[in-house]
Amino acid sequence: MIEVKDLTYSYPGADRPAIKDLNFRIDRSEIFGFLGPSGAGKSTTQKIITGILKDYQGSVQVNGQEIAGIKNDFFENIGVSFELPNLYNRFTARENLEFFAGLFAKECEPALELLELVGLAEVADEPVKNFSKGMKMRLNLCRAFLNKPAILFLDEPTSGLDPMNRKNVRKLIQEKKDQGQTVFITTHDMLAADELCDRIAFIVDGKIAIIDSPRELKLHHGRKQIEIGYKNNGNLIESQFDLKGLWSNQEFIELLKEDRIETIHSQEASLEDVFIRITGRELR
Ligand SMILES: Nc1ncnc2c1ncn2[C@@H]1O[C@H](COP(=O)(O)OP(=O)(O)OP(=O)(O)O)[C@@H](O)[C@H]1O
Repeated sequence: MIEVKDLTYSYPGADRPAIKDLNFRIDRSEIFGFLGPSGAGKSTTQKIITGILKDYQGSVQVNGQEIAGIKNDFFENIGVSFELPNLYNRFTARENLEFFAGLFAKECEPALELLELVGLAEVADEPVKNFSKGMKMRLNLCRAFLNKPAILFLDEPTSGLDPMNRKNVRKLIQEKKDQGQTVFITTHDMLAADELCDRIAFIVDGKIAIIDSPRELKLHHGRKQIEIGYKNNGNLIESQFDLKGLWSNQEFIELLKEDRIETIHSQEASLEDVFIRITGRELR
């Protein structure tokens, strides 16, 4: 669906490329995440794949078509939400969506139905200038969904949202995948990347460090241990045991038999741990 080969891009006048020799592919109905700290090159990559930045080196093909040669109909089938909402402040939420819907040749989703999905139906007729950052982000997401696109490009879709809306947005993105849409997400929200993405690319300083599923990343780079909590003479003790050979670990078996264990947690790494381990860098 999306095939990127040896992609390099330098902003005019920059002394080094913003992204260098990127290689990855994204399959149909896949949620693919670009996870990296600020300035890593996430937005630049997204802008190239969506046809905004040209003059790149290498190859970027969407459905077999090189992005440098795209025609206007390409934009009929993609939905893009930028990190900084691009909306008309004097228009209401509904007017914004109706205005953007008018730019497409195809039939779009009804504005009010989209606003309902993101919890903005009640403020559909309020001017956007009165909206908080989180409300603008949610309206921006509606804009990306508007033309029922085959591919969604979402830049930091959960940024600035409270936990409830963050959860709802994750659910909406998952639903889009279930309906067959392909989703390219750039984020430094690890929970969103972990929960949503089928595969994740770690990107630092314009280069991809690794691409794999969140599960594989955590399993291969985490500790294969469990941590148990149990009471001993009224005191809470926390102990770690290796998963390997756990079935024959006498100390663990005794605790099980005595029915003293209160909590058991597996100790796989978080994506943040894995990111730091692989790239030597923090995500923020
Ligand atoms: N318009 C521009 N002109 C010149 N350099 C730019 C421009 N936009 C981005 N850059 C530089 O390109 C590099 C990659 O930036 P990019 O915005 O792609 O990173 P990012 O990973 O999306 O960061 P963030 O998470 O902060 O959005 C950075 O060094 C940045 O300073």
